[in-house]
Parts: sequence; C-alpha cells; structure tokens
Amino acid sequence: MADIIIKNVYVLTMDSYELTQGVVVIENGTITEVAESTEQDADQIIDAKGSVVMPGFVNTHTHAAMTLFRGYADDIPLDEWLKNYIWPAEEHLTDEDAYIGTKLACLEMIKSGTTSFADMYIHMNDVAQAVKDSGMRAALSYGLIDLGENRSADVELSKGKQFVLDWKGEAEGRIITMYGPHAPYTCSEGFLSKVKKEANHDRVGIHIHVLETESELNQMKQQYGMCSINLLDRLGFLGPDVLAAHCVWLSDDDIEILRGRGVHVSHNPVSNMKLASGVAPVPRMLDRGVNVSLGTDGCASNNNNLDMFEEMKTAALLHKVESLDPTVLPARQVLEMATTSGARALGIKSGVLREGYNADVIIVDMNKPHLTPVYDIHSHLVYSASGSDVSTTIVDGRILMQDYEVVCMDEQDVLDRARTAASGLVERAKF
Ligand SMILES: C[C@H]1O[C@@H](n2cnc3c(O)ncnc32)[C@H](O)[C@@H]1O
Ligand SMILES: [Zn+2]
Repeated sequence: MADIIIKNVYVLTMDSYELTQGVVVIENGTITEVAESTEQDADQIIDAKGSVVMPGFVNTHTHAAMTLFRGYADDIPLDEWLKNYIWPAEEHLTDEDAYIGTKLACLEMIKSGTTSFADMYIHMNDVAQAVKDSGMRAALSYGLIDLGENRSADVELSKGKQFVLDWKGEAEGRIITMYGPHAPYTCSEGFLSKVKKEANHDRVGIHIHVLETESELNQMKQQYGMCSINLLDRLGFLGPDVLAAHCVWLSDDDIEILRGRGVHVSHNPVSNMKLASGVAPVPRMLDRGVNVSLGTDGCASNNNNLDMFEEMKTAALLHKVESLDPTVLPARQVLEMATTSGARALGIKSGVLREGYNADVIIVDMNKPHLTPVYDIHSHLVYSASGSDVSTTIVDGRILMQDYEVVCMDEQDVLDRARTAASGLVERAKF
C-alpha cells in the first residue's frame, strides 16, 4: 500500500519535455512510480483533475528570516542597505524573531511551490528549528563574518562549526548543513582558507556571496590586486562543494574558472535588479556549462516576496532584453534552473519526478483564466503562472498544503506572531 497517489493529473517530470496524463505514487518519502496508471492503492488519493504535477522549486539563495524586514528599506544600493539599515536592525533580532521570521518564510514558500531552499543567516538554531517544524527541506548555514564586526574569527568559525555538526541530517534528513562565509569583502583570506578546511573536514558544502556588485570588484582589486574569483581560486576555495550566490561581475576568465572547478551559481535576478547590482552573465555561464540555479535572496532585497515564479519570469525577461535576443533563456531552461539545477546545486535527490527520488512535489492548478488555453506548459509556468496557482505542496512525501489549505502549521498564528515580532523589532531598533 502506497502513502499517496496523485491521479488524473498532467505530469511534468522535468526528465522530458512531455506533458502526459498519469499518476505519481509516493511511499516512505520517495517517488515510487510515475506512470500512465497504477495498480496500486494508497492511504491517500489526490484527484488532481485539470492540474499539473511537477517537482517543487529549489530556491538556492535566501535569508529566510528577513521576511521580518519586508519593505523596511527599499530602493537603496547594497553597501548602504547593509551598513546603514539591515546590519543595525539585525543587531536587535532575537532568537524568537528568527524562528517566526523563518516560519513565515516557510509558509510563504510552501504556498508558492518551493519545497527546498538554501539559507545563510544568523540565529541558525532557531532557523533550523523553524525548518524542522515546517516540514520543508533546506541547506542551512550560519553567515560568517570576520571583518568589521568586532567578532573574532575563531569564535565565528566555532559557531559555524557547531551549527554544521548539531544540525547535519536533522529533521529526518531534510536539513543539510553548510558553512556560510558571507563574502570575500567581509571575510579575510586567512579566514576563508580556514572555513574551506573545516568544510572539507566536515564533508559539507559552502554557501557564499560572490561578486554581487561592482564595488566588491573594485575593493578586491584594490586590496588583493585581483577579483574575488581569482582570490578564491588562489586559496583553493573553489570546487563542486561551493554554492556561489550572485556572480554578477564576472569576466570570461572567471566563468571558465567556475566551470573548471564545478562551482554552482545561484542567480538572483530580482535582487540584482532591486539593488541595481547589475546583470549576471547567465547565458554565457550556461553556454559554458556552469550549473546555474535560481534564488530569491532575502525577501527584503527582492520584490519583497519569495515567489520562485516571479524569479523565473524575471530571469527569462531580463536576459532577453539584456542580450536583445528573445531566444535567450527559453522557458524550459528557466524551469530547469528553478528545479533540477537547484537540486544539483544542493546535492539533493529532488528536482525531477523520477522513481527513487525525494517526493518533493507540487500541484499547479491550471483551471484559471490566465492559464487557459495551454499550448506549452513550460511557457505558462514561467510567464503566466504565479505562486498563488499552487494548490498542493508535498515535501519528503508529507503533504504540507492540500487544496490551498496549509496543514503543516497554523497559518493565522504564524501571521499574528510575525506581526508581533515586527512590532517588537521596530520598538527596539527604532526604525
Ligand atoms: C547573512 C548576512 O547576509 C546579509 N545579506 C542579505 N542580503 C544580502 C545580499 O544581497 N548581499 C550581501 N549580504 C546580504 C544578511 O542581512 C545577513 O547579515
Ligand atoms: Zn544574499
């Protein structure tokens, strides 16, 4: 007896371009059958007539608890945004704030079809607890900084390590841990080398911001006589264990280094546009064979949300207008970035509907005016759909939302607690 059968549904496996009518069978957190029909029975049958079942989205770069800063400091360049607004406000964040901010993020992600995410933040025990409680899958890292913050490198590193070891494989394996050195401009070269050594030792990955702005590029050139990619490569830092967020200010040589080292890149187009950081050379990276996935960044540097549909649409449109070429980043390729490439970046067996893979699955309700008629499902998912079209979200074989009803947490309670946390934050931080 299976746990769940999703039937009467159009299946987009992401293994092929085809959309076929069929069933998806789930047992013990795993997809056990994807077929036209099944002989099996299940504890729960989901009749998803007229809908599409597909892999859930993998958001490969965010700072989930920043939901509490949604709309707090908009329309400001990154340096000023971080130094004058975000970092001072984060000083006032409590453990409870981080918990409820992350819970709010999980709620938002579950409702808009994201099943896994990569997070780098502070108060990580509370972030991890919120992930555990929500039922989502996540790759979590404590954001390490050793410069300009009066925090000692050793204390920082031991906090990062403690988190890596305490939470590795927790929540029935839904939590992956990583080291999270914030960026080459906030971490010294000696510190970056130590982090790499610990990550190798603990057999975990590394999540880092790289070349997000021109100001980082200039600072690196001034300080080291080379860009961040060259510096990281000289340190032996780059490899397939590295998830590099942004990578906007890359030269062709940098792209070749990323490809050669097997680094995974998280493209965050909305954040890059909102903070006016620039346009990452995504088509060139993809052409050279770099694995490029998609992330929202924290929702305060996004369109103030965590909706991966918006991220897909923005990526597709941005690179067309940038290159003046409408054939660049076609819908199917963008969907792959948001699903299979993201799963590859996090090293998880998700991102496709395939036997033996994690049952991280969403159902998109196509019975909507803006999704009618359908000629090409990829086109609709990228250009027409939005997070509010997701009716059902399943992670690790557990239903977190069914028929638009969130069943893994008390939605109203999360909203109320988030509002209370934000009021307390405003009181303490005086913003
Ligand atoms: C983990 C720290 O990273 C900070 N942060 C959030 N968004 C960005 C960004 O786009 N670039 C660099 N740093 C960022 C966050 O506030 C935490 O302090
Ligand atoms: Zn970020």
